[in-house]
Amino acid sequence: MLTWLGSYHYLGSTAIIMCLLGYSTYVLLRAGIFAVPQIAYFCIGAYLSTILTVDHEVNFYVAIATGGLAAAACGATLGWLLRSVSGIYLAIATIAFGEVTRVIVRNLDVTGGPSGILGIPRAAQDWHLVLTLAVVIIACAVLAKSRYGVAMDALRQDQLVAEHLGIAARLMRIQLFALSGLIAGIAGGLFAHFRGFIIPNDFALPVLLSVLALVVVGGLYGFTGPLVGAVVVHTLPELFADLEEYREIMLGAMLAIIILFAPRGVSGLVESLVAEVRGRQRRARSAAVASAIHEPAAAETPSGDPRRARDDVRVPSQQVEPGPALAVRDVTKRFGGLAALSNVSFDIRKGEFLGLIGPNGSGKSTLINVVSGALEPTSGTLEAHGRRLSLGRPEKTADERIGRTFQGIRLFTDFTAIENVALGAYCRHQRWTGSGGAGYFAIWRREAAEVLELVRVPASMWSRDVTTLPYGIQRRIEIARALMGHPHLLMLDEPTAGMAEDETQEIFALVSEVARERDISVLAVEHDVPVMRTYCDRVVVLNFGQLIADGSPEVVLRDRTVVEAYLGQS
Ligand SMILES: Nc1ncnc2c1ncn2[C@@H]1O[C@H](COP(=O)(O)OP(=O)(O)OP(=O)(O)O)[C@@H](O)[C@H]1O
Repeated sequence: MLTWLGSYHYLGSTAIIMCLLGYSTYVLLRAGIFAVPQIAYFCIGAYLSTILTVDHEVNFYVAIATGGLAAAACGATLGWLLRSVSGIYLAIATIAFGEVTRVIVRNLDVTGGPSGILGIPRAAQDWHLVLTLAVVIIACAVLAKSRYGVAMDALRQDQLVAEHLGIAARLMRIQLFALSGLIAGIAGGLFAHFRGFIIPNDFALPVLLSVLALVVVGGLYGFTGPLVGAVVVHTLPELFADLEEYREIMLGAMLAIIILFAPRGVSGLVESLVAEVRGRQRRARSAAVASAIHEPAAAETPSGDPRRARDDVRVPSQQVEPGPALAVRDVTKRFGGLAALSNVSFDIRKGEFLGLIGPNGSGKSTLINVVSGALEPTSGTLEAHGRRLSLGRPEKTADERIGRTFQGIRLFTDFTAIENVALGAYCRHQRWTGSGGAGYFAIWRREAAEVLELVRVPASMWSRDVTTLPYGIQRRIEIARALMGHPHLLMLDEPTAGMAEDETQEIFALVSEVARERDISVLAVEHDVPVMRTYCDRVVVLNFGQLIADGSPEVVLRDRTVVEAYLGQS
């Protein structure tokens, strides 16, 4: 009986340690960072805390915290060093880091070489493990609902768009590497002081594979994933303990089935079933929000204060100063030997609707990308209302209230229509977490609904998966998302590409009306000449990266050079 209890106790404790390592992996994967340095952090936490308690008689809690913080510092450094590495290269680099760490501890005297360290005081009690896991799970749950968690989801889906909404991807990456290090480092310390000995092989590749299996089985992106994964991976095989020799086969089969039939893991599968059941309720709620936006705002804001959501805005960037909405000065952008833009200079006045035209490949999208920070110009400067714009930093451009849409539709496919729009307010929102636990989307739902109404997206579509919505509606949602950032300048890169003529007219009429009402300057790339004539105050023309005309639509569209370059002789 005692042996039986002892083996289950050991199994449970191991499952908790593995679960902690699962959460260390989850915080990176949720943000789309495919890095696996957890075993190295685990190793650093285990050895450092052990050396502190065994060799220096440091207090157990201090040693565990020091191990965790050292692993976090190591994580932040690694995140910074690997800031421009992604995908498979990032995975390989971090696996290599884990192996190098193991080889180092195997060859040092202070770590006991290949035989490791024995006789570690078994100071880690069951309640230490359970409490640590509970704290990590609660922290991950809070994070998932918060502005930060929403930013992680956005980064995973489309880093470029996320950055254009004000999400500082590079900084977040370093923070998440550090958080991952902290969790795994503490897990390492607890492991060493629970088991009583450690050897270098405790930190070898098979352990990492077990952690990854746990995360894949549980679900990659839900905060319950590692917990569910630990329960499934560590307890299910025990139910078939009599079939000991088939255990590994069963585990492999379970992994294969989950990857094939539930790529988002068990928790993802449960979530989608629940979402399916709730589908009707959500649609009904959308309709309720649609009617509620005509009622006094106090009824919906979390605090009851109608201005509360809008009070969360960042102030400095909001103050509109004199000067043009955008001043482009001698901007050149080279791709190797090709000059996509050559010394382009022009202004956009406050409240002006500026059309940007030119033949295919003339540099229109490059110009918008340079202004938004997606591309860094080779030379030249940009100013908005007299302030220099940071070059090649889209998150800073978003802070300056310059919104944009993209040539191809780029909506976040894991978010509903209203959530996509609510994310547009990211650059205006300062809070670390949601208001009163309500979460980011709850704060911005009302305003997102208003903007969706403004761009005439039917309420029945607000809570739908964006990929199932008609093309024209997706375009409107992109415009709504840009409007949520309260832009001073809105840049639209072919916003009506592929749309019928009447819908094109409708979109431009709408943008023009909203821009006038909200005093927004607009820079729009469009190929439809009658539309440009109707809605633009001014038109600039690019040809082979050079500005060849700038003036009123009537004058520019009759200009001989423009006619020859863009409209054709006839
Ligand atoms: N990332 C890149 N790397 C190399 N060349 C590029 C890159 N982006 C654009 N170019 C080149 O720069 C030139 C301008 O491209 P750009 O997309 O800005 O033109 P455009 O006027 O927007 O064209 P279209 O109307 O077809 O969208 C083209 O010759 C294009 O091939």
